[in-house]
Amino acid sequence: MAAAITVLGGGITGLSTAWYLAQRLPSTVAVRLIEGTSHLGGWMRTDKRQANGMQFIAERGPRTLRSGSSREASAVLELVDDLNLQSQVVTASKFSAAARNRYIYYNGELNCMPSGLGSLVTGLPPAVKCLPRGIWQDLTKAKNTPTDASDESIHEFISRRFGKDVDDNLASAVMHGIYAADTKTLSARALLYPFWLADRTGKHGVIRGLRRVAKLSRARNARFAVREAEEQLAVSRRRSANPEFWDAMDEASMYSFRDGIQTLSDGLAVRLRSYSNVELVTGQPATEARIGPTDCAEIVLADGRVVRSQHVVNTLPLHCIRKLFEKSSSNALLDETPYASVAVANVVYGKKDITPVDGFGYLVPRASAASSKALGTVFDSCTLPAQDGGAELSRLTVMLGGARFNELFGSPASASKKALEDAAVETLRSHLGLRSTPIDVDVSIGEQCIPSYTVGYIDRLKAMHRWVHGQLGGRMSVVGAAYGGPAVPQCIIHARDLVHHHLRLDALDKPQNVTGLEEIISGFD
Ligand SMILES: C=Cc1c2[nH]c(c1C)Cc1[nH]c(c(CCC(=O)O)c1C)Cc1[nH]c(c(C)c1CCC(=O)O)Cc1[nH]c(c(C)c1C=C)C2
Repeated sequence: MAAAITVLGGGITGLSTAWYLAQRLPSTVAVRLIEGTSHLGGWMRTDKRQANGMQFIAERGPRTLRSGSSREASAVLELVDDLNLQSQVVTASKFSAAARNRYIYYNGELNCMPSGLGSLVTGLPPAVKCLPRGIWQDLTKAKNTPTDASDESIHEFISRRFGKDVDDNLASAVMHGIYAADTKTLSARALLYPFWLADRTGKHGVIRGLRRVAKLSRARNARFAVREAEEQLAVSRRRSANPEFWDAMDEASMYSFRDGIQTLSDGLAVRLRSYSNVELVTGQPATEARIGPTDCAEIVLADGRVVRSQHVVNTLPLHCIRKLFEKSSSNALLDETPYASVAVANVVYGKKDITPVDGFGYLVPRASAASSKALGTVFDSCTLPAQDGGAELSRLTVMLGGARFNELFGSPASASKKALEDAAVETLRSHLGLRSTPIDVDVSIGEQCIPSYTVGYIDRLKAMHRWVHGQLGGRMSVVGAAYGGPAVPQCIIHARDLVHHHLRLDALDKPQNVTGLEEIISGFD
Protein backbone atom coordinates (compact mmCIF):
# COMPACT_ATOMS: atom_id res chain seq x y z
CA MET A 1 0.00 0.00 0.00
CA ALA A 2 1.28 3.50 -0.87
CA ALA A 3 2.25 5.54 2.19
CA ALA A 4 -0.67 7.59 3.50
CA ILE A 5 -1.96 9.31 6.60
CA THR A 6 -5.59 10.17 7.35
CA VAL A 7 -6.81 13.17 9.31
CA LEU A 8 -10.36 12.82 10.61
CA GLY A 9 -12.20 16.15 11.00
CA GLY A 10 -11.90 19.41 9.07
CA GLY A 11 -12.13 21.86 11.97
CA ILE A 12 -9.20 24.09 12.86
CA THR A 13 -7.42 21.15 14.55
CA GLY A 14 -7.78 18.89 11.54
CA LEU A 15 -6.76 21.59 9.07
CA SER A 16 -3.70 22.57 11.06
CA THR A 17 -2.72 18.91 11.55
CA ALA A 18 -2.92 18.41 7.77
CA TRP A 19 -0.92 21.61 7.29
CA TYR A 20 1.94 20.55 9.56
CA LEU A 21 1.92 17.07 7.97
CA ALA A 22 2.05 18.55 4.47
CA GLN A 23 5.02 20.68 5.52
CA ARG A 24 6.96 17.74 6.90
CA LEU A 25 6.07 14.78 4.69
CA PRO A 26 7.56 14.07 1.26
CA SER A 27 5.12 14.39 -1.63
CA THR A 28 5.12 10.59 -1.94
CA VAL A 29 3.03 10.32 1.24
CA ALA A 30 -0.66 11.05 0.75
CA VAL A 31 -2.45 13.18 3.36
CA ARG A 32 -6.23 12.73 3.30
CA LEU A 33 -8.47 14.92 5.44
CA ILE A 34 -12.03 13.64 5.91
CA GLU A 35 -14.76 16.10 6.90
CA GLY A 36 -18.36 15.05 7.38
CA THR A 37 -19.97 18.38 6.46
CA SER A 38 -19.48 20.66 3.47
CA HIS A 39 -17.80 23.33 5.65
CA LEU A 40 -14.10 23.37 6.52
CA GLY A 41 -13.13 25.20 9.71
CA GLY A 42 -15.56 23.59 12.17
CA TRP A 43 -16.93 26.14 14.63
CA MET A 44 -14.71 28.79 13.07
CA ARG A 45 -17.26 30.38 10.82
CA THR A 46 -17.80 33.93 9.57
CA ASP A 47 -20.93 34.79 7.62
CA LYS A 48 -21.31 37.86 5.43
CA ARG A 49 -24.60 39.70 5.89
CA GLN A 50 -26.16 42.94 4.77
CA ALA A 51 -28.86 45.36 5.91
CA ASN A 52 -29.69 49.03 5.21
CA GLY A 53 -27.28 48.93 2.25
CA MET A 54 -24.35 48.03 4.49
CA GLN A 55 -22.31 44.83 4.49
CA PHE A 56 -20.93 43.36 7.70
CA ILE A 57 -19.64 40.14 9.14
CA ALA A 58 -21.20 37.85 11.73
CA GLU A 59 -18.90 35.54 13.69
CA ARG A 60 -20.64 32.31 14.66
CA GLY A 61 -17.93 30.85 16.90
CA PRO A 62 -14.50 31.99 18.11
CA ARG A 63 -13.81 35.53 16.97
CA THR A 64 -10.50 36.77 18.33
CA LEU A 65 -7.03 35.37 18.93
CA ARG A 66 -4.67 36.50 21.64
CA SER A 67 -1.38 38.03 20.68
CA GLY A 68 1.66 37.57 22.95
CA SER A 69 4.80 35.50 23.32
CA SER A 70 3.36 32.26 24.72
CA ARG A 71 4.08 29.10 22.70
CA GLU A 72 0.43 28.92 21.64
CA ALA A 73 0.18 32.55 20.58
CA SER A 74 3.48 32.34 18.66
CA ALA A 75 2.36 29.16 16.87
CA VAL A 76 -0.76 30.89 15.53
CA LEU A 77 1.22 33.97 14.48
CA GLU A 78 3.70 31.72 12.66
CA LEU A 79 0.77 30.11 10.87
CA VAL A 80 -0.58 33.54 9.87
CA ASP A 81 2.93 34.33 8.58
CA ASP A 82 3.19 31.01 6.68
CA LEU A 83 -0.17 31.56 5.04
CA ASN A 84 0.73 35.13 4.07
CA LEU A 85 -2.30 36.56 5.84
CA GLN A 86 -0.41 39.40 7.57
CA SER A 87 -2.00 42.16 5.46
CA GLN A 88 -5.48 40.99 6.46
CA VAL A 89 -4.84 41.08 10.20
CA VAL A 90 -6.77 43.62 12.28
CA THR A 91 -5.76 44.21 15.88
CA ALA A 92 -6.95 45.61 19.21
CA SER A 93 -4.04 47.42 20.81
CA LYS A 94 -2.90 46.58 24.36
CA PHE A 95 -4.06 50.06 25.36
CA SER A 96 -7.50 49.87 23.76
CA ALA A 97 -10.68 49.88 25.83
CA ALA A 98 -11.36 46.36 24.59
CA ALA A 99 -8.06 45.12 26.02
CA ARG A 100 -8.48 46.85 29.35
CA ASN A 101 -12.20 46.81 30.09
CA ARG A 102 -14.02 43.55 30.71
CA TYR A 103 -17.29 43.68 32.61
CA ILE A 104 -19.39 41.48 34.84
CA TYR A 105 -23.16 42.01 34.86
CA TYR A 106 -24.00 42.13 38.55
CA ASN A 107 -26.92 43.64 40.47
CA GLY A 108 -28.29 45.06 37.24
CA GLU A 109 -25.07 46.97 36.43
CA LEU A 110 -21.86 46.50 34.47
CA ASN A 111 -18.97 46.06 36.92
CA CYS A 112 -15.51 46.62 35.44
CA MET A 113 -13.05 43.80 36.28
CA PRO A 114 -9.87 45.09 37.93
CA SER A 115 -7.01 45.28 35.44
CA GLY A 116 -4.20 46.18 37.85
CA LEU A 117 -3.35 47.66 41.19
CA GLY A 118 -4.83 51.00 40.03
CA SER A 119 -8.26 49.44 40.55
CA LEU A 120 -7.56 49.27 44.30
CA VAL A 121 -7.15 53.04 44.33
CA THR A 122 -10.25 53.78 42.25
CA GLY A 123 -12.28 51.33 44.36
CA LEU A 124 -13.61 47.91 43.54
CA PRO A 125 -17.08 47.52 42.00
CA PRO A 126 -19.65 45.49 44.01
CA ALA A 127 -19.11 42.21 42.12
CA VAL A 128 -15.38 42.28 42.89
CA LYS A 129 -15.52 43.31 46.56
CA CYS A 130 -15.59 39.64 47.54
CA LEU A 131 -12.10 39.12 46.05
CA PRO A 132 -9.88 40.75 48.70
CA ARG A 133 -12.06 39.10 51.36
CA GLY A 134 -11.60 35.75 49.61
CA ILE A 135 -7.85 36.17 49.41
CA TRP A 136 -7.72 37.00 53.12
CA GLN A 137 -9.86 33.95 53.86
CA ASP A 138 -7.48 31.65 51.99
CA LEU A 139 -4.45 33.15 53.73
CA THR A 140 -5.90 32.71 57.19
CA LYS A 141 -8.13 29.64 56.98
CA ALA A 142 -6.78 26.24 58.08
CA LYS A 143 -6.20 23.60 55.43
CA ASN A 144 -9.48 21.88 54.54
CA THR A 145 -8.57 19.75 51.53
CA PRO A 146 -10.90 16.77 51.12
CA THR A 147 -8.88 13.58 51.39
CA ASP A 148 -11.48 11.24 49.95
CA ALA A 149 -11.60 12.42 46.32
CA SER A 150 -9.08 13.07 43.55
CA ASP A 151 -11.03 16.02 42.14
CA GLU A 152 -13.79 18.47 43.02
CA SER A 153 -15.88 21.03 41.17
CA ILE A 154 -14.57 24.56 40.67
CA HIS A 155 -17.55 25.74 42.73
CA GLU A 156 -16.63 23.49 45.68
CA PHE A 157 -12.96 24.34 45.45
CA ILE A 158 -13.37 28.12 45.27
CA SER A 159 -16.12 28.19 47.90
CA ARG A 160 -13.99 26.11 50.29
CA ARG A 161 -10.89 28.32 50.03
CA PHE A 162 -12.06 31.78 48.90
CA GLY A 163 -15.77 31.88 49.74
CA LYS A 164 -18.89 31.15 47.72
CA ASP A 165 -19.23 34.76 46.49
CA VAL A 166 -15.96 34.55 44.56
CA ASP A 167 -17.45 31.74 42.51
CA ASP A 168 -21.00 33.11 42.32
CA ASN A 169 -19.85 36.61 41.22
CA LEU A 170 -16.61 36.05 39.32
CA ALA A 171 -15.34 32.54 38.53
CA SER A 172 -18.74 31.34 37.25
CA ALA A 173 -18.75 34.30 34.82
CA VAL A 174 -15.24 33.64 33.51
CA MET A 175 -16.06 29.96 32.97
CA HIS A 176 -19.26 30.93 31.11
CA GLY A 177 -17.05 32.95 28.74
CA ILE A 178 -14.74 30.03 28.02
CA TYR A 179 -16.72 26.81 28.50
CA ALA A 180 -20.32 28.08 28.51
CA ALA A 181 -20.72 25.67 31.43
CA ASP A 182 -21.50 25.77 35.15
CA THR A 183 -18.62 25.75 37.65
CA LYS A 184 -20.70 23.31 39.74
CA THR A 185 -19.86 20.65 37.13
CA LEU A 186 -16.41 21.76 35.88
CA SER A 187 -13.24 20.14 37.23
CA ALA A 188 -10.94 22.18 39.48
CA ARG A 189 -8.13 19.71 38.87
CA ALA A 190 -8.38 20.01 35.07
CA LEU A 191 -9.03 23.75 34.75
CA LEU A 192 -7.34 25.32 37.79
CA TYR A 193 -4.49 22.85 38.12
CA PRO A 194 -1.78 25.09 39.69
CA PHE A 195 -4.30 26.32 42.30
CA TRP A 196 -5.66 22.83 42.91
CA LEU A 197 -2.14 21.45 43.33
CA ALA A 198 -1.13 24.28 45.67
CA ASP A 199 -4.07 23.38 47.88
CA ARG A 200 -3.43 19.62 47.75
CA THR A 201 0.30 19.70 48.39
CA GLY A 202 0.69 22.77 50.63
CA LYS A 203 0.05 23.22 54.32
CA HIS A 204 -1.26 26.78 54.21
CA GLY A 205 -3.86 27.23 51.53
CA VAL A 206 -3.71 28.06 47.85
CA ILE A 207 -1.98 31.43 47.62
CA ARG A 208 0.92 30.53 49.87
CA GLY A 209 1.32 27.24 48.00
CA LEU A 210 1.53 28.85 44.56
CA ARG A 211 5.21 29.78 44.79
CA ARG A 212 6.18 26.19 45.40
CA VAL A 213 3.96 25.02 42.53
CA ALA A 214 5.58 27.58 40.21
CA LYS A 215 9.01 26.26 41.24
CA LEU A 216 7.89 22.68 40.64
CA SER A 217 6.49 23.51 37.24
CA ARG A 218 9.71 25.35 36.25
CA ALA A 219 11.68 22.23 37.20
CA ARG A 220 9.27 20.02 35.26
CA ASN A 221 9.33 22.26 32.18
CA ALA A 222 13.12 22.18 32.12
CA ARG A 223 12.84 19.04 29.95
CA PHE A 224 11.32 21.20 27.22
CA ALA A 225 14.10 23.81 27.36
CA VAL A 226 15.77 22.75 24.12
CA ARG A 227 12.48 22.60 22.24
CA GLU A 228 11.50 26.06 23.50
CA ALA A 229 14.90 27.55 22.65
CA GLU A 230 14.58 26.20 19.09
CA GLU A 231 11.09 27.61 18.79
CA GLN A 232 12.18 31.02 20.03
CA LEU A 233 15.01 31.00 17.52
CA ALA A 234 12.55 30.21 14.74
CA VAL A 235 10.36 33.13 15.79
CA SER A 236 13.30 35.53 15.97
CA ARG A 237 14.30 34.52 12.42
CA ARG A 238 10.80 35.39 11.27
CA ARG A 239 11.02 38.68 13.17
CA SER A 240 14.16 39.63 11.26
CA ALA A 241 12.50 38.71 7.96
CA ASN A 242 9.32 40.69 8.63
CA PRO A 243 9.84 43.11 11.56
CA GLU A 244 6.80 45.24 10.68
CA PHE A 245 4.34 42.41 11.21
CA TRP A 246 5.92 41.06 14.38
CA ASP A 247 6.38 44.52 15.93
CA ALA A 248 2.73 45.33 15.21
CA MET A 249 1.69 42.09 16.88
CA ASP A 250 3.77 43.00 19.96
CA GLU A 251 1.53 46.06 20.33
CA ALA A 252 -1.64 44.02 19.97
CA SER A 253 -3.64 42.45 22.74
CA MET A 254 -5.84 40.43 20.38
CA TYR A 255 -6.47 40.17 16.68
CA SER A 256 -8.56 38.68 13.92
CA PHE A 257 -8.85 39.38 10.18
CA ARG A 258 -10.65 42.10 8.26
CA ASP A 259 -13.11 39.58 6.82
CA GLY A 260 -13.38 37.61 10.04
CA ILE A 261 -11.69 34.69 11.70
CA GLN A 262 -12.67 32.21 8.98
CA THR A 263 -9.87 33.82 6.96
CA LEU A 264 -7.53 31.54 8.93
CA SER A 265 -9.31 28.24 8.20
CA ASP A 266 -10.00 29.30 4.58
CA GLY A 267 -6.31 30.22 4.22
CA LEU A 268 -5.32 26.78 5.43
CA ALA A 269 -7.78 25.02 3.11
CA VAL A 270 -6.64 27.02 0.06
CA ARG A 271 -2.96 26.32 0.69
CA LEU A 272 -3.57 22.65 1.48
CA ARG A 273 -5.38 22.22 -1.84
CA SER A 274 -2.25 23.40 -3.63
CA TYR A 275 -0.30 20.32 -2.47
CA SER A 276 -0.39 17.44 -4.94
CA ASN A 277 -0.32 14.86 -2.13
CA VAL A 278 -3.11 16.42 -0.03
CA GLU A 279 -6.78 15.61 -0.55
CA LEU A 280 -9.56 17.37 1.36
CA VAL A 281 -12.67 15.19 1.29
CA THR A 282 -15.83 17.04 2.42
CA GLY A 283 -19.46 16.01 2.92
CA GLN A 284 -18.44 12.46 3.85
CA PRO A 285 -18.78 11.53 7.51
CA ALA A 286 -16.64 8.62 8.68
CA THR A 287 -18.85 5.78 9.90
CA GLU A 288 -16.40 3.15 11.10
CA ALA A 289 -12.72 2.75 12.03
CA ARG A 290 -11.11 -0.69 11.89
CA ILE A 291 -7.89 -2.52 11.17
CA GLY A 292 -7.53 -3.73 7.57
CA PRO A 293 -6.15 -7.04 6.36
CA THR A 294 -2.61 -5.70 5.95
CA ASP A 295 -2.62 -4.15 9.42
CA CYS A 296 -3.31 -0.74 7.96
CA ALA A 297 -5.99 1.52 9.46
CA GLU A 298 -9.27 1.59 7.55
CA ILE A 299 -11.82 4.37 7.74
CA VAL A 300 -15.20 3.63 6.21
CA LEU A 301 -17.04 6.66 4.79
CA ALA A 302 -20.80 7.18 4.55
CA ASP A 303 -20.76 6.44 0.81
CA GLY A 304 -19.09 3.06 1.46
CA ARG A 305 -15.62 4.12 0.35
CA VAL A 306 -12.79 2.70 2.49
CA VAL A 307 -9.80 4.97 3.14
CA ARG A 308 -6.63 3.06 4.05
CA SER A 309 -3.56 4.54 5.68
CA GLN A 310 -0.66 3.76 7.99
CA HIS A 311 -1.85 6.23 10.60
CA VAL A 312 -4.99 8.15 11.57
CA VAL A 313 -4.98 11.48 13.39
CA ASN A 314 -8.45 11.69 14.86
CA THR A 315 -9.56 15.27 15.59
CA LEU A 316 -13.30 14.55 15.83
CA PRO A 317 -15.34 15.52 18.92
CA LEU A 318 -15.61 12.73 21.50
CA HIS A 319 -19.24 11.90 20.68
CA CYS A 320 -18.26 11.40 17.01
CA ILE A 321 -15.23 9.23 17.83
CA ARG A 322 -17.49 7.02 19.93
CA LYS A 323 -19.66 6.20 16.92
CA LEU A 324 -16.68 4.90 14.93
CA PHE A 325 -15.85 2.07 17.31
CA GLU A 326 -17.77 -0.83 18.75
CA LYS A 327 -19.79 0.20 21.78
CA SER A 328 -18.27 -2.56 23.89
CA SER A 329 -14.81 -1.02 23.49
CA SER A 330 -15.71 2.49 24.62
CA ASN A 331 -14.37 4.46 27.61
CA ALA A 332 -15.69 6.95 30.15
CA LEU A 333 -14.34 10.06 28.40
CA LEU A 334 -16.12 9.12 25.17
CA ASP A 335 -19.30 8.04 26.96
CA GLU A 336 -19.66 10.72 29.63
CA THR A 337 -18.26 14.02 28.37
CA PRO A 338 -21.06 16.55 27.95
CA TYR A 339 -20.67 19.29 25.34
CA ALA A 340 -22.16 22.76 25.89
CA SER A 341 -24.50 24.15 23.25
CA VAL A 342 -24.40 27.91 22.66
CA ALA A 343 -26.81 30.12 20.72
CA VAL A 344 -24.83 32.94 19.15
CA ALA A 345 -27.05 35.94 18.41
CA ASN A 346 -25.42 38.51 16.10
CA VAL A 347 -27.21 41.81 16.57
CA VAL A 348 -26.44 44.92 14.52
CA TYR A 349 -27.61 48.50 15.18
CA GLY A 350 -27.40 51.24 12.53
CA LYS A 351 -25.44 53.63 14.72
CA LYS A 352 -21.90 53.82 16.08
CA ASP A 353 -20.77 53.70 19.73
CA ILE A 354 -24.07 52.64 21.21
CA THR A 355 -22.91 50.76 24.29
CA PRO A 356 -22.97 52.68 27.60
CA VAL A 357 -19.35 51.68 28.22
CA ASP A 358 -16.42 50.81 25.95
CA GLY A 359 -14.79 47.43 26.29
CA PHE A 360 -14.60 43.84 25.17
CA GLY A 361 -18.05 43.03 26.51
CA TYR A 362 -19.48 41.51 29.65
CA LEU A 363 -20.08 38.15 31.23
CA VAL A 364 -23.01 37.05 33.38
CA PRO A 365 -22.11 35.21 36.61
CA ARG A 366 -24.31 32.70 38.43
CA ALA A 367 -25.28 35.47 40.86
CA SER A 368 -27.17 37.22 38.03
CA ALA A 369 -28.62 34.14 36.36
CA ALA A 370 -32.12 34.92 37.65
CA SER A 371 -32.12 38.26 35.81
CA SER A 372 -30.46 37.08 32.59
CA LYS A 373 -31.14 34.49 29.93
CA ALA A 374 -27.75 35.33 28.40
CA LEU A 375 -24.28 34.10 29.36
CA GLY A 376 -22.65 37.27 28.13
CA THR A 377 -22.32 39.79 25.32
CA VAL A 378 -19.34 40.72 23.15
CA PHE A 379 -18.99 44.29 21.84
CA ASP A 380 -17.58 43.24 18.46
CA SER A 381 -17.40 46.72 16.90
CA CYS A 382 -15.67 48.14 19.96
CA THR A 383 -13.17 45.27 20.02
CA LEU A 384 -12.21 45.29 16.34
CA PRO A 385 -13.65 48.46 14.70
CA ALA A 386 -11.56 47.84 11.56
CA GLN A 387 -13.90 44.93 10.74
CA ASP A 388 -16.74 47.45 10.22
CA GLY A 389 -14.79 49.21 7.47
CA GLY A 390 -16.09 52.65 8.50
CA ALA A 391 -19.78 51.68 8.19
CA GLU A 392 -22.25 53.42 10.53
CA LEU A 393 -23.11 50.42 12.61
CA SER A 394 -22.45 48.58 15.85
CA ARG A 395 -22.11 44.79 15.95
CA LEU A 396 -22.78 42.97 19.20
CA THR A 397 -23.01 39.25 19.95
CA VAL A 398 -25.22 37.89 22.69
CA MET A 399 -24.34 34.36 23.82
CA LEU A 400 -27.21 32.31 25.20
CA GLY A 401 -27.71 28.78 26.41
CA GLY A 402 -24.89 26.73 27.89
CA ALA A 403 -25.91 24.65 30.90
CA ARG A 404 -29.39 26.24 30.94
CA PHE A 405 -30.10 25.86 27.21
CA ASN A 406 -32.86 23.24 27.55
CA GLU A 407 -34.43 24.88 30.58
CA LEU A 408 -34.68 28.27 28.83
CA PHE A 409 -35.13 27.44 25.15
CA GLY A 410 -35.82 23.72 24.78
CA SER A 411 -33.56 21.30 22.92
CA PRO A 412 -30.81 22.99 20.84
CA ALA A 413 -31.84 20.81 17.88
CA SER A 414 -35.33 22.29 17.77
CA ALA A 415 -35.11 25.60 19.69
CA SER A 416 -37.06 28.47 18.14
CA LYS A 417 -34.71 30.96 16.46
CA LYS A 418 -37.34 33.66 16.94
CA ALA A 419 -37.42 33.04 20.71
CA LEU A 420 -33.60 33.25 20.80
CA GLU A 421 -33.55 36.45 18.71
CA ASP A 422 -36.15 38.03 21.00
CA ALA A 423 -34.18 36.97 24.09
CA ALA A 424 -31.02 38.53 22.64
CA VAL A 425 -32.65 41.86 21.81
CA GLU A 426 -34.38 41.93 25.21
CA THR A 427 -31.01 41.21 26.88
CA LEU A 428 -29.45 44.22 25.17
CA ARG A 429 -32.44 46.39 26.07
CA SER A 430 -32.41 45.47 29.74
CA HIS A 431 -28.64 45.16 30.31
CA LEU A 432 -27.41 48.03 28.14
CA GLY A 433 -30.51 50.18 27.67
CA LEU A 434 -30.49 49.73 23.88
CA ARG A 435 -34.06 50.62 22.94
CA SER A 436 -33.74 51.23 19.20
CA THR A 437 -34.63 48.45 16.77
CA PRO A 438 -31.61 46.57 15.41
CA ILE A 439 -31.10 46.58 11.65
CA ASP A 440 -30.18 42.89 11.71
CA VAL A 441 -30.57 40.02 14.17
CA ASP A 442 -29.46 36.52 13.32
CA VAL A 443 -29.04 33.50 15.55
CA SER A 444 -26.97 30.40 14.91
CA ILE A 445 -26.96 27.47 17.30
CA GLY A 446 -23.69 25.75 18.07
CA GLU A 447 -25.09 22.40 19.11
CA GLN A 448 -22.60 20.55 21.32
CA CYS A 449 -19.81 22.97 20.44
CA ILE A 450 -17.59 23.10 23.56
CA PRO A 451 -16.46 20.05 25.55
CA SER A 452 -17.09 20.35 29.29
CA TYR A 453 -14.09 19.31 31.36
CA THR A 454 -16.22 17.95 34.20
CA VAL A 455 -15.14 16.61 37.62
CA GLY A 456 -12.91 13.54 37.24
CA TYR A 457 -11.73 14.62 33.77
CA ILE A 458 -8.06 13.91 34.29
CA ASP A 459 -8.65 10.32 35.38
CA ARG A 460 -10.91 9.82 32.35
CA LEU A 461 -8.29 11.42 30.08
CA LYS A 462 -5.73 8.90 31.35
CA ALA A 463 -8.19 6.09 30.60
CA MET A 464 -8.70 7.59 27.12
CA HIS A 465 -4.92 7.48 26.59
CA ARG A 466 -4.87 3.76 27.40
CA TRP A 467 -7.90 3.21 25.16
CA VAL A 468 -6.39 5.01 22.15
CA HIS A 469 -3.25 2.88 22.58
CA GLY A 470 -5.37 -0.21 22.10
CA GLN A 471 -7.17 0.98 18.94
CA LEU A 472 -6.23 0.36 15.30
CA GLY A 473 -3.11 -1.51 16.35
CA GLY A 474 -1.37 1.61 17.66
CA ARG A 475 -2.07 3.49 14.43
CA MET A 476 -4.28 6.26 15.84
CA SER A 477 -3.56 9.53 17.67
CA VAL A 478 -6.09 12.06 18.93
CA VAL A 479 -5.85 15.85 19.13
CA GLY A 480 -8.46 18.56 19.60
CA ALA A 481 -10.56 20.71 21.87
CA ALA A 482 -11.42 17.89 24.29
CA TYR A 483 -7.87 17.22 25.45
CA GLY A 484 -5.46 20.12 25.88
CA GLY A 485 -8.00 22.95 26.12
CA PRO A 486 -10.69 24.26 23.77
CA ALA A 487 -9.04 27.53 22.65
CA VAL A 488 -8.03 27.80 18.99
CA PRO A 489 -4.32 28.33 19.82
CA GLN A 490 -4.34 25.27 22.09
CA CYS A 491 -5.79 23.13 19.29
CA ILE A 492 -3.14 24.45 16.88
CA ILE A 493 -0.14 23.97 19.18
CA HIS A 494 -1.18 20.42 20.06
CA ALA A 495 -1.55 19.60 16.36
CA ARG A 496 1.93 21.03 15.76
CA ASP A 497 3.47 19.21 18.72
CA LEU A 498 1.99 15.92 17.53
CA VAL A 499 3.42 16.31 14.02
CA HIS A 500 6.73 17.97 14.93
CA HIS A 501 7.64 16.09 18.09
CA HIS A 502 5.64 12.94 18.70
CA LEU A 503 4.90 11.11 15.45
CA ARG A 504 7.81 9.40 13.68
CA LEU A 505 6.98 10.41 10.14
CA ASP A 506 9.98 8.56 8.73
CA ALA A 507 8.66 5.25 10.11
CA LEU A 508 4.99 5.33 9.18
CA ASP A 509 5.04 1.66 8.19
CA LYS A 510 5.40 0.73 11.87
CA PRO A 511 2.65 1.33 14.45
CA GLN A 512 3.38 4.72 15.99
CA ASN A 513 1.90 3.90 19.42
CA VAL A 514 1.52 7.63 19.98
CA THR A 515 -1.86 8.60 21.39
CA GLY A 516 -1.23 12.36 21.28
CA LEU A 517 -2.17 12.60 24.97
CA GLU A 518 1.23 11.76 26.50
CA GLU A 519 2.44 15.30 27.10
CA ILE A 520 -0.96 16.61 28.22
CA ILE A 521 -1.33 13.84 30.79
CA SER A 522 2.23 14.21 32.07
CA GLY A 523 1.40 17.83 32.95
CA PHE A 524 -0.99 16.49 35.60
CA ASP A 525 1.38 14.02 37.30
C1 LIG B 1 -19.40 30.44 20.76
C2 LIG B 1 -19.10 30.75 21.99
C3 LIG B 1 -17.90 30.39 22.71
C4 LIG B 1 -17.80 30.43 24.12
N1 LIG B 1 -16.56 30.05 24.49
C5 LIG B 1 -15.84 29.71 23.41
C6 LIG B 1 -16.65 29.91 22.25
C7 LIG B 1 -16.22 29.65 20.86
C8 LIG B 1 -14.46 29.25 23.46
C9 LIG B 1 -13.58 30.20 24.18
N2 LIG B 1 -13.84 31.50 24.47
C10 LIG B 1 -12.79 32.03 25.12
C11 LIG B 1 -11.81 31.04 25.27
C12 LIG B 1 -10.46 31.26 25.90
C13 LIG B 1 -9.52 31.73 24.86
C14 LIG B 1 -8.37 32.47 25.40
O1 LIG B 1 -7.90 33.33 24.65
O2 LIG B 1 -7.94 32.23 26.52
C15 LIG B 1 -12.30 29.89 24.68
C16 LIG B 1 -11.65 28.54 24.59
C17 LIG B 1 -12.66 33.41 25.60
C18 LIG B 1 -13.67 34.27 24.99
N3 LIG B 1 -14.97 34.32 25.39
C19 LIG B 1 -15.66 35.19 24.62
C20 LIG B 1 -14.75 35.74 23.67
C21 LIG B 1 -15.09 36.73 22.62
C22 LIG B 1 -13.50 35.17 23.92
C23 LIG B 1 -12.20 35.45 23.22
C24 LIG B 1 -11.83 34.32 22.33
C25 LIG B 1 -12.86 34.03 21.28
O3 LIG B 1 -13.10 34.87 20.42
O4 LIG B 1 -13.45 32.93 21.32
C26 LIG B 1 -17.08 35.53 24.76
C27 LIG B 1 -17.96 34.39 25.10
N4 LIG B 1 -17.75 33.13 24.70
C28 LIG B 1 -18.73 32.33 25.22
C29 LIG B 1 -19.61 33.13 25.97
C30 LIG B 1 -20.82 32.63 26.68
C31 LIG B 1 -19.14 34.42 25.87
C32 LIG B 1 -19.78 35.58 26.48
C33 LIG B 1 -19.53 36.81 26.28
C34 LIG B 1 -18.82 30.88 25.04
